[in-house]
Amino acid sequence: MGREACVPLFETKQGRGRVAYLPSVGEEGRWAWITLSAAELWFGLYWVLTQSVRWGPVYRRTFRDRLSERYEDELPTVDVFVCTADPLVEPPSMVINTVLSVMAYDYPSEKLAVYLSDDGGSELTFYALLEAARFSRHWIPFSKKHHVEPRSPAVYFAETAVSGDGGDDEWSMVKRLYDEMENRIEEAVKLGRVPDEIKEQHGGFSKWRSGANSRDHQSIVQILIDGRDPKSVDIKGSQLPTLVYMAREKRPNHPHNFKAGAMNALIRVSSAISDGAIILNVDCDMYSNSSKSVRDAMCFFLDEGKGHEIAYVQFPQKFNNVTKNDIYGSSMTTIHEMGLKYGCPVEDVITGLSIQCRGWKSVYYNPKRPGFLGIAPTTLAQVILQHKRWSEGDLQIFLSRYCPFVLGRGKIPLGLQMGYCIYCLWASTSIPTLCYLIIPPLCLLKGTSVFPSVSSAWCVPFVYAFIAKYVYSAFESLQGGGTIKGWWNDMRITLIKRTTSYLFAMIDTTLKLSGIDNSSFAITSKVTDPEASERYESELIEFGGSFSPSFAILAMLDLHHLVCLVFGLKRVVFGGGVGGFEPFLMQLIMCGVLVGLNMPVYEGMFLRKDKGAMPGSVTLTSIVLVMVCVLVLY
Ligand SMILES: O=c1ccn([C@@H]2O[C@H](COP(=O)(O)OP(=O)(O)O[C@H]3O[C@H](CO)[C@@H](O)[C@H](O)[C@H]3O)[C@@H](O)[C@H]2O)c(=O)[nH]1
Ligand SMILES: [Mn+2]
Repeated sequence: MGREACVPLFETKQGRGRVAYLPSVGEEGRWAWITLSAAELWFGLYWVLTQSVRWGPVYRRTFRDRLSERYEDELPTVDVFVCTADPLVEPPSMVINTVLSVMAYDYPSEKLAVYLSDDGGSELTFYALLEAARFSRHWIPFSKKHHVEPRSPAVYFAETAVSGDGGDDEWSMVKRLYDEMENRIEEAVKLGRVPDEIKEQHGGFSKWRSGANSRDHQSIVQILIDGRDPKSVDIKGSQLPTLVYMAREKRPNHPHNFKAGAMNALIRVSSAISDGAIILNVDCDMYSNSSKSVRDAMCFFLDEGKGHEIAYVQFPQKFNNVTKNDIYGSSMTTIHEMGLKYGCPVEDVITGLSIQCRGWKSVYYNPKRPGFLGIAPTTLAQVILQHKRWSEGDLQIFLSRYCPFVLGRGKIPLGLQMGYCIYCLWASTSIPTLCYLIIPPLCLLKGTSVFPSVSSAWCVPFVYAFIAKYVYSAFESLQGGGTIKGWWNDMRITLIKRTTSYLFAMIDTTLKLSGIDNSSFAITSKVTDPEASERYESELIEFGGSFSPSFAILAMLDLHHLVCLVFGLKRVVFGGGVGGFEPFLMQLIMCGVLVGLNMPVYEGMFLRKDKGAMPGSVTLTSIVLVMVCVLVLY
């Protein structure tokens, strides 16, 4: 017998179950194994956190008739704060629709005061508010008499015009007034300034000194309607609510703390004018969709049993421009609270938490008819930017002394602490997600198996976790009124957010901690050009524009999946190789699902010709970089 006889006649190779087998030092796949296991551990822990908001859902109902029976004459005074910051991305005509919708609340006018904070310090916004003050004399009596819903004139007229309500004389008259007003405002916006002949009619414009701009101006406070004055009445002779314009002082070298700063300035100003017992805050795009929302909130505050401990009532953030299958996943049921803590781009979250930690209770109220409707971002770049701000702010909270687990310890229930941390840890999901999106496809390309073979019992936990998670999330999405396609879109946008917004949030937070970067607040645009709007309506993802690092990451990742799937399949089908097909099946399926999920991105890169397609520079860069990686590794 020759020496060959010593070569074994069979080989034993252990399947790579995550728990079962760690490749030894120097063996191929050891780092992949360690990284993926760490990522899985992290996903597992995060999953536990997310269970906190599923433990004991509550449903609340209000009894407004009882409120009126017991308290109609002693209803508390309410100050409504509306914030706006930039007339270019937050059109004044939109802002005044929000203002008009809250001025027309089904609530005693003498107990209602509306304040508009204009961080843009823009005479255009001031002018629009002047127009709104005049129009409110018609709009408020009209909407109360006809029980109009919603009380945003733009939305109401758009909705009733289709249903053929147009015959009514009064309706046509008020609509004409509205249209004329909207035209005048839009003319001025187009012009970029208020025409002189209009300025001459109101002394208020004299407060705008030459040289003042949105970052550098003195404070301006003007009472447009003084509810304390018996002469402030509508065309039917009924009292009007107070209406105030405010632009707080801003100086370039003085931090103004964004919306939180505006809200605190509003508190100081309002306390000197109407000093309402209750404050209602809405963003300038969040019109009131139900005229009863204030009364609903009062049912909680005035409740004899529990009212004394309730600090705030929160309505869910809903949008009136979400398409059927919600391509950007806007309808997430985030619970944002209102507030006024400084030094954080998510002042709402940090203030809500602080209030609760001082022993107050809050109420989340989600009525059938949404209380408020806003405008969700309509381009991918906007979505990414907004989520970067949120996840970055939330991570800052987690890393500060406001960390829910620290501040909340012993003060708020563990479930609530965990609930806050779901958001606080959004940003940190980016790293494990990236590992999971890069490593298994890459290993497939290289012929390294990272999941157990499908013939091994170790694959059961993986398959179970995968199926259980996604079937459940599909079920949740359907239950929340969504579609299966919406769920599929949501999975895509989740991955996009995690690999772009959250990643940049992580990076920027790290820079901030080392003192390199400064906090900022990128305002979400509420305007889209008509062509892009059309694409949004037809649920095409809007990539368009110039080169963006986020899009480059997205394109590279998705191209990576495609390349790995193609070459991986080739290897498995033609390569034969040790172990055959089965050890790679899970990696193949994963790659396949990712490629399926990424379809709209490939379309944007290679097929679409419209302006919303992926910028050529992004496509090119990603092709080059991915090819280089493949050549090096394959
Ligand atoms: O310097 C600023 C910046 C923003 N705003 C206003 O803040 C509001 C929210 O800004 P937006 O760009 O629309 O951000 P969103 O991400 O849509 O807002 C959500 O997230 C914010 C925290 O990041 C919360 O303040 C908001 O209530 C919540 O709706 C708007 O009315 C702005 O006009 C200011 O008043 N001053
Ligand atoms: Mn907004």
